[in-house]
Amino acid sequence: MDFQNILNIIHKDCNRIENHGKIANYIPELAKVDPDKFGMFLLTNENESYEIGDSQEKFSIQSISKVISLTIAAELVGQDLWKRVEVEPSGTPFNSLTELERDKGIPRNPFINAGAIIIADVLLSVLDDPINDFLTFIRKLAGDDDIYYNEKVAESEKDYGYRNTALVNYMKALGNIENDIDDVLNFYYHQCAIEMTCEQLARTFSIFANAGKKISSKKQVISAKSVKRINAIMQTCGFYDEAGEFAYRVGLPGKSGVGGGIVAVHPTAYVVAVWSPKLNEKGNSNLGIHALEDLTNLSGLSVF
Ligand SMILES: NC(=O)CC[C@H](N)C(=O)O
Repeated sequence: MDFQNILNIIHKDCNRIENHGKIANYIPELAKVDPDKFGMFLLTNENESYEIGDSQEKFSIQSISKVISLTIAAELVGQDLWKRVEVEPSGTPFNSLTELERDKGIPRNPFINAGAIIIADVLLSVLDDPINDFLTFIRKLAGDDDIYYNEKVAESEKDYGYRNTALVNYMKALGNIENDIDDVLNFYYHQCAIEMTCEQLARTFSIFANAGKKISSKKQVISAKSVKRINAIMQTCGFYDEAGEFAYRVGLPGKSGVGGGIVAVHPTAYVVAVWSPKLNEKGNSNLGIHALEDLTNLSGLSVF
């Protein structure tokens, strides 16, 4: 497969179309990013890589971090995790309050904000030094120590995180949060504020394309069974109330973040990360989805 040629075609196509998306500005620090950035990095299971545009520039991974926190929690806690959060798609936006009330404080899935806050609470209870341990785990997956928290982004989100504060308070009131709410939010805002390049993200997520083994070292990091489950949750919940549309247009499990990043995996062939900061009305990268749709159409490689 001539992936480089395909990426070059995608790059040209993405330069041509008019992008009506809007950069996330509810976290003021994110609104400072150049909206026209565009990068993509693809890594095959044969450890061959291809890239275009700003693929080596760091950006805020935001909700993409929720997949990594779930991975750690699932390994450490096992089945009991699912008493506190479900695995059903949400039909509402990622920061919805109404759905949480209907669901009696048990979030629909670990990728909406309420569910990720539950996972953050779990990690706070089971890790010795959550903020450091989380970063160490990501660096290990990426095979790269040049990955850091952006404290300004974490601080900016804390200053304006009214909705997340409402979610965590509501869940605390219903007995589904164990730790102090400020500590839970502080950890959650840090995990979201990690900055990575498209290459680092693709390498981090390579375990999900390769039955739990890192593509570069072939080391087994998590079980193939966990990968099957987490990929299923990415497929059904990775794009909030746009998960169906993403499955229809792209046809890969994946996860987006309001920093404009998307990671998607073909469970037996490749992992791809794309970054374009302007978001559609569902909070997912507008051009990112377009690029991934081109990729699966041109390569013929989706899960469907
Ligand atoms: N969809 C996202 O990337 C949202 C993450 C963001 N940190 C928030 O809590 O709102």
